[in-house]
Parts: sequence; structure tokens; C-alpha cells
Amino acid sequence: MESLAINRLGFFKLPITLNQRDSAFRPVRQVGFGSCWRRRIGNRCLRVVKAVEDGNGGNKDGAVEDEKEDKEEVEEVGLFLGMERDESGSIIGFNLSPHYGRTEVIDSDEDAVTDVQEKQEEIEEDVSETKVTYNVVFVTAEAAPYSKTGGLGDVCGSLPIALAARGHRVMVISPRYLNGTDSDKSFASALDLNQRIKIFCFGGAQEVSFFHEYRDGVDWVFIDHPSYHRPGNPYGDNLGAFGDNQFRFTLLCHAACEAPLVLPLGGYTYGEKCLFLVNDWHAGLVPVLLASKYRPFGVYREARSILVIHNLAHQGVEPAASYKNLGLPQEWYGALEWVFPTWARTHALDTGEAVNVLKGAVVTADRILTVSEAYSWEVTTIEGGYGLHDLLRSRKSVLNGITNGIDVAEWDPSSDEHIASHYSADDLSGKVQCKISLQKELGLPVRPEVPLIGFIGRLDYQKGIDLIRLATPELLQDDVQFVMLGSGDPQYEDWMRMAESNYRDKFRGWVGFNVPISHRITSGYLKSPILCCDILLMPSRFEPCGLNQLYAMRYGTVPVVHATGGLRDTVENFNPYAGEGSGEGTGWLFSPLTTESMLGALRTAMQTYREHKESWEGLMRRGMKRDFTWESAAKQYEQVFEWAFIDPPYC
Ligand SMILES: Nc1ncnc2c1ncn2[C@@H]1O[C@H](COP(=O)(O)OP(=O)(O)O[C@H]2O[C@H](CO)[C@@H](O)[C@H](O)[C@H]2O)[C@@H](O)[C@H]1O
Repeated sequence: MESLAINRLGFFKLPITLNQRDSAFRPVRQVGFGSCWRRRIGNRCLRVVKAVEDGNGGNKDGAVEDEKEDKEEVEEVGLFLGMERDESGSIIGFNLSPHYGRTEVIDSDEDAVTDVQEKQEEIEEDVSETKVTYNVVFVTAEAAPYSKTGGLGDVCGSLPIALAARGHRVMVISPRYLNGTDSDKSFASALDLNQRIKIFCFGGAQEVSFFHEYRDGVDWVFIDHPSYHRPGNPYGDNLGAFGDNQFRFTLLCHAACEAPLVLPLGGYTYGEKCLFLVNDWHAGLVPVLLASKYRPFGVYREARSILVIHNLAHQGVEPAASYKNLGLPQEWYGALEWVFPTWARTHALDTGEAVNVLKGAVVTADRILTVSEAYSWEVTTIEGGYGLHDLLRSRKSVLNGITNGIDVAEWDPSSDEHIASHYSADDLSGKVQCKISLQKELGLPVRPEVPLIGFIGRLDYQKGIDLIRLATPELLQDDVQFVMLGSGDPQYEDWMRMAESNYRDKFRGWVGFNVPISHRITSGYLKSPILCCDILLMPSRFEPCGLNQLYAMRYGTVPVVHATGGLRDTVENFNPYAGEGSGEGTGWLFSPLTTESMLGALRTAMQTYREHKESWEGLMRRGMKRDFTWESAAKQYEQVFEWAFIDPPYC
């Protein structure tokens, strides 16, 4: 008989037997927290139930005897952290941490595996089924379809739904942006919860309120404040970024910390034991607030936070004097303190002192995630770390990368309402109809045989737009058509307009959202360059994950990408000789980032398109069959959630 063991953290290791004959004690593999669960259990947040049973119908705590021989009947559940009871006192679930054995690898800094590759394998290996459910709170500046300027909105609009479907209770908190356009309608179903709180920051008390919509198993919570109501996008308008963004996102973070405590969503608050997923700098004050404002007073001691880095280039840096506005205790200044190197200072008297919100999150979050495995290494290098590489390297033992998924129901060529004809990997014939319709729509010569290249993205340095500008005259000497959709840096917007007038038969540049067309048609346009082209070009200087190449592959559009970050992780280089001549790979990766190597890869792609139809269709099919679902990413997130709760809070 095995006795109860106590590991280094002081938790009991609890071997558990499961009697499969007695359904009352069957393990519940995946507990949904959707509406039907709520109805049955009166809105209680339940943990996955693993029964402890001794074979005679009684419970026993821990020891395992003969049954252990029988693999069918014995299951090790792992560390036993506590249990939940319903109003009548009956046990309704256990709070469990992962299987024992693995704790040796992950439960302390000294034992932590620091090699990114090994850690990734661990995540991928142990992604079986939901073992423990969590109260997950996403804090984000964007969540599609309510708000979106880029990939952050996509991710925070779909990952929460995937996690909720796996049994977690999930809340997403973001601002209620109203800009006086049609996009305001997306908040129409979110109702005022009539809950007002005061936030003390920026020298006064700010009142914010909460709006709520329960959709797809997720509590979508919107923070309302007059500073979120103005023309433009979430971060700025055509004059540039809003000057009060630090204020607007400070409000978001304070309100996000209060929401799980004060909002009785579906009758029950999320409570203190929740897991904050802190997305990018806009949410970066959340872990700092937990550590400085709540835990010292005994609140949120059981909570954990995970910083998810979608883009390290934006860190929320403001003058040091603004620290006093953030509503943080004075003695926590060091967490946000940031000193620019001498070369980056603007004048002789500039001391380079600043506050950096993302840095505060990096030092206080319990764990850190990037949106691809390759990027989790790149952020620890001087080239990719944007000044935070040393700090990130020092937290390497809690740093992982998980590649984003995509919403495969929304992005499905066999049912997409925005495209002219439907198709699938088994029948590609509709694709050419989509291409013809795009050519017509854009007023390009209708020539299905000519390779059509597309680009979509924010027009900025990250996306390698300068390289495209340099290479376009040479590229367009070829028999090719090129379509670009983007908005951002005005100099590139102007260049796109100019290129369109110079190359009427070959180039179309659609500048962002400036076109007064309805939202529905806009979405059609937004998608069509990717969906209807033959080739998607992504010469990103750095790319934390990149979603467009995933959408492209799903639609049989072959990506040609710079070998960096998530692009390297998700696009497999084409090798025509592999697979006994049938080829392998899903696109082309080029490196270094020069016009020559980019043009070289594009020319190879165009030649394959023109001269090797079979190889081309193989490329399309392999891309379309790749598994980019959120389901597999969500399982990896769960593994990291478990790790987060094994360690005590970082501070
Ligand atoms: N002008 C425009 N009009 C309309 N829609 C447009 C648009 N430009 C881009 N989009 C859309 O915005 C999304 C862009 O997503 P990306 O992941 O490619 O880039 P982004 O740099 O914003 O995201 C950051 O976060 C995501 C999510 O983690 C990471 O994948 C990425 O590498 C990182 O830089 C796509 O859905 C795209 O269709």
C-alpha cells in the first residue's frame, strides 16, 4: 500500500482509483460550462470531477492497493489542491494540478527546463484532455467582432471560445469603443450590468461601468467610459495615436482586476481564484496591480497571471513622471522603471527615464507566452527583444511559445459567404471563379492564367512594406498581377495609390478602411485578396505568429514568406523532389530579408504555378489540410495554465 507523499510544495500526491462499473463515480472528462451546465448545477463553476472510490462504493484518500495492477481501473490524477462542495456540502469536484512525476521538471526555477525546444515538446506531448477547469479572464484592447485592428482582435475573439468549449469558465474584458460608425452596432447585444465602480488614478476618481454579453459560452465584458467614445480606431485616428492611451488602458487594467470580484455574471462572480491572460502592453498593468495592490491585502493570492506577447515592438512607454498617475503604490516604481540607452535619448539633458508597462508585466507575470515557438526564442535575442531581451532571458524558465490557431468555421472556403464560388481540398475548381471575380471587382484584366499575388496587413515597418515598395517595379516587369490591401503609414498609403495609377493593368492598392462602403462588402474586400489570389506575400521583418499565412493556406493560396518567427513555424518550404516525386511543403520561405531573395522566391513560385500545375495543386491541398484549429492551441494553453498554478505566485 502506497502512503500519501508530500512533495516539495507541500501538496499531497493523491493516487486515485476509478471504478468504471459505477457510473456515479465515473470521471467527467470534460465539463462544459455552457448554458446547459448552468441550468443543471445552478450556475456553479465546477471543476473537472475525478472520483475517489475504493471499489466498494466508498471513498478513500489516497492509497492504492491491488487495483493498481489493472491499468483500466487505476488512474493517477496528480496533486490534490483542494475540493469544491455545493450548497448542500456534497463534493462536486477536485482542484487538481498535473500528474505527479512531471512536477520535478516544472515546479521550481532551479529545475526548470530552459531550452525552448524541449519545453515546446513537453507542451505538445501532454495535451491530452481537459483535466482541470479554470476561471480564465482575458484582458485585451481588442476582441473581434467587437473591435479589431489586427491579429490581436482575431486571437482574443476566438481563443476564448475554444477554451470555453473545453469546459473553462471564460471572461473577456475589453473597452466598449464607440466611434459613431456602423461598427458601434457590434456592441448592441451587450447590456449594461448597472454596476459602477470608481477607479483612482490620474489624480482623481474615474467612474466606469460594465456591459455584458454571453455568447458562444463566453462572458464578453466591456468597460465603458467616455474616453472610449470617439472617432477612430481603438488606438488613434488619422492624426495618429491618441495622446491619452496610457490613461485609457490604465482604466482597462484597473477595471479588469475588479470585474471578477464584483460582477455576478450568470449569478456568480468569477471570484479570486482566476487566471488572468494579459494580452500585450495595454493589459500589462494587471499583473503589477495583482502584486502591488491586491495580494498585500490578501486578495488574489490564489490567482495567477500569464502575459501573452503578440508584439513586443509596442511596450507602452511614457515619461517617468506619469508613474504617479497609474494608481500604483510609489514603492513599486522599480517594476515599471525603464531607462533608455544614451544613444536613444533626445537631448543632452534627457536622462532617459521612463515607465514601461510591458516591462512591468514581464517582471510580475507568473508565466509568459508568445504566439509562436520561434518567437519565444527571438524575444530573448538582441535583435528581437526590443530592449527586453535580457529580462525575458532571465525568465526563460517560465517562457513558452504556442502558435495561434484560426477560426476554421469563419475561414472556410467551402462555405464562406464573401467569395464567389465555394471549393475544398477535394474539389479545387471553385478557386479560379473567385480569382476571376476579384479581377473583375478590382477592374484588372480578367486573366485566370496569370499569377495573382496578394498582400494584406498593416502598412508598417514590421510587415516589410519598404521591401515591397523597392521590389515592385522589377516584379511588375513580369506577367503578373499584384493586389495590396492595407492601411497605416501615410507614406506607404500614398505609394500604393501612386503605384496603382502607374501600373493600371497589373497593380491594385486598396487603402484600409477609408472607403465608404458597407461593412458587409468591406469584409468581402478584406478577405478577397487573400482568398482569391494564387500567392500571398509576407516579407515581415519580424512576425510573432502571423495569421494571414494561415488563412491563405486554408484557402489554397500559397504563401511566400520571410523565414522569421511564426512564419517559420507554420509554412513548410516546398520540395518538389520529396515524397517520391509528389513533393512536400506548403509554400516558400526566403532569407535573408532582401529584395533579391524575395524576388527569387516569388519567381520560383510563379514558375511553379505556370509550368507545374500538379505540383501547384499539391501545394494548395497540403496547405488546406493543415491543422490550424484553435482546438490544438487551446490544449497547449491548458498545459501552461496547469504549470502556472503549480508555482506560487511570482510576487
Ligand atoms: N488594412 C486592413 N484592413 C482590415 N483587416 C486587416 C488589415 N490589415 C490587417 N488586417 C487583418 O488583421 C489581421 C492581421 O493579423 P496578423 O497576425 O497578420 O498581424 P498583426 O501584426 O496585426 O498581429 C500581431 O498579433 C497577431 C496575433 O497574435 C500575430 O499573429 C502577429 O504576428 C502580430 O504581429 C488579419 O486578420 C488581417 O486580415
